[in-house]
Amino acid sequence: MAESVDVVVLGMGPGGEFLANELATSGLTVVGVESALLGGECPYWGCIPSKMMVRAADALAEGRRVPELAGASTLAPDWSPVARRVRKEATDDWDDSGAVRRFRDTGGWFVRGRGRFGGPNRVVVDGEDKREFEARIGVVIATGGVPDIPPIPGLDDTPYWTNHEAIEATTVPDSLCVIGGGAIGMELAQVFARFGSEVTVLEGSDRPLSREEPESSELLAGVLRREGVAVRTGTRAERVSHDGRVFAVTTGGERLRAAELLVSTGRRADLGPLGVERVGIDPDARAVPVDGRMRAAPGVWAVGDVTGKGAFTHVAVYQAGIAAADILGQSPSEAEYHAVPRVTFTDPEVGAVGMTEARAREEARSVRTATVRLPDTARGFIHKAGNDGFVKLVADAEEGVLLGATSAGPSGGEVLGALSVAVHARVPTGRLRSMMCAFPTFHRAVTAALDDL
Ligand SMILES: Cc1cc2nc3c(=O)[nH]c(=O)nc-3n(C[C@H](O)[C@H](O)[C@H](O)COP(=O)(O)OP(=O)(O)OC[C@H]3O[C@@H](n4cnc5c(N)ncnc54)[C@H](O)[C@@H]3O)c2cc1C
Ligand SMILES: NC(=O)c1ccc[n+]([C@@H]2O[C@H](COP(=O)([O-])OP(=O)(O)OC[C@H]3O[C@@H](n4cnc5c(N)ncnc54)[C@H](O)[C@@H]3O)[C@@H](O)[C@H]2O)c1
Repeated sequence: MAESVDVVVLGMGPGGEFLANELATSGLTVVGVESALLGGECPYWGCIPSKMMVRAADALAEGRRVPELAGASTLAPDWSPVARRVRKEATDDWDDSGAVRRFRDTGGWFVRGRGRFGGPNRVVVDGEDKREFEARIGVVIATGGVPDIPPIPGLDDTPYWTNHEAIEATTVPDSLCVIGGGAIGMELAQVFARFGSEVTVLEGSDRPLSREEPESSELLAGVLRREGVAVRTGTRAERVSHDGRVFAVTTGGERLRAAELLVSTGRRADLGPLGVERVGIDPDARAVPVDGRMRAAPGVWAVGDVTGKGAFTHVAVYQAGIAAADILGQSPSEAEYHAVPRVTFTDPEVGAVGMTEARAREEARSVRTATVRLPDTARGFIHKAGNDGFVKLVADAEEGVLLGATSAGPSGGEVLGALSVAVHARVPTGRLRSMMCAFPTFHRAVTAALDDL
């Protein structure tokens, strides 16, 4: 017998959790269904623990910069405080009871198990007990994604790492091979290398961070190589094996050996097990198509990574806010994606917002760009060690607005804030040029780039 509720949320990652909390707080009867941990990837195996690792690795890098700036330094890198912090402060040893309690305190019903559509407005949960819900208002798909593992011969028979095992690592491997030089691969490659691992990155395309500006790829590949990471581009693993102790990765006739192998080749939605065909959604689609209010089908909304609009926590939470307002009948503004910000938290951080130059040119806009290198600015000169970076602006010359921007460098993600405002609000570049930027800050490079435009 189906239990009657207002809304069922499938998947309680950042998108589902935010949405379910909003609805429950507003007085709706909401069921949050989660097969793993309430909170999803971000707090347990993603953003938060990985950025704690980055923070620790950056502290080591700053220590190594002391001789160039402030005398001598002796470092003894130790992973145990990092592993401890990931357990104690980030994940509570992968225990979500606090998050479950907070959700229940809002009046939400939490059900642990794997949910699927039993039909329109109907959800079946396979958990400890099988439960069935009839949703009076509708169902929200917020199931995120799964690692998109390439079909490399031999790989499935090995104990390779995804982000889960990398985040759970209690020791630093002597050597690490990373397949995929995207955000996960580049952040974690630098982290483990700074803690002493011998790291090789195999990136299939001709540059790492291939969705960002080529200048960002070049900068990051250069910095990582300088730090001793072997960044190989246009390189794919042809075969992988594991002899019980080490991995062997065959690429271009060569056999690389590594103590651990991290596969970070992207993530994809996994719609098949959700029974979405029962509500008219293609189970083989790469993402759930949504309109501006996150509606995917009558009585069905989708938010977060599963929508394919940018696999970032801030996108998931932004969409969840819109879907919640729509479900509550508040007529929200439609979602906009012209100014999606993203930051790869390497050192230098690579922040970007809106379109890349290539994307803008594809749209046949009258594109003008300007780039300023941080070492050529006053703040970069002062900063000296670790000052790699640049600001790049992509403008529509006819409309006189910025279409996109990149801010790479120390605190590149923070400098991005001003550029995000400019792209989001379509601030005229003439007006931006009349803005004062404090001297000597990194964000003053924006003024110099605007002058160049
Ligand atoms: C290593 C790493 C670092 C990252 N760093 C950042 C960062 O710095 N900044 C940033 O913005 N983003 C970052 N991300 C991306 C971010 O984690 C995701 O964009 C975000 O978690 C997406 O939220 P979501 O709610 O869409 O999905 P998820 O967080 O994936 O949550 C979906 C939940 O649904 C559950 N689920 C799936 N199917 C079912 C089912 N059938 N029934 C019940 N439950 C189900 C899953 O168990 C999961 O808990 C990072 C990701 C990784 C892997
Ligand atoms: N700082 C952040 O915001 C952050 C950090 C980590 C992850 N994330 C999110 O998580 C998602 C997943 O991260 P990711 O790094 O796994 O994916 P990604 O899509 O960012 O990068 C995957 C990389 O793997 C490469 N690749 C694919 N198949 C390959 C193969 N067979 N051999 C070699 N290279 C191959 C791709 O060319 C690409 O460069 C990202 O889309 C990102 O949005 C965000």
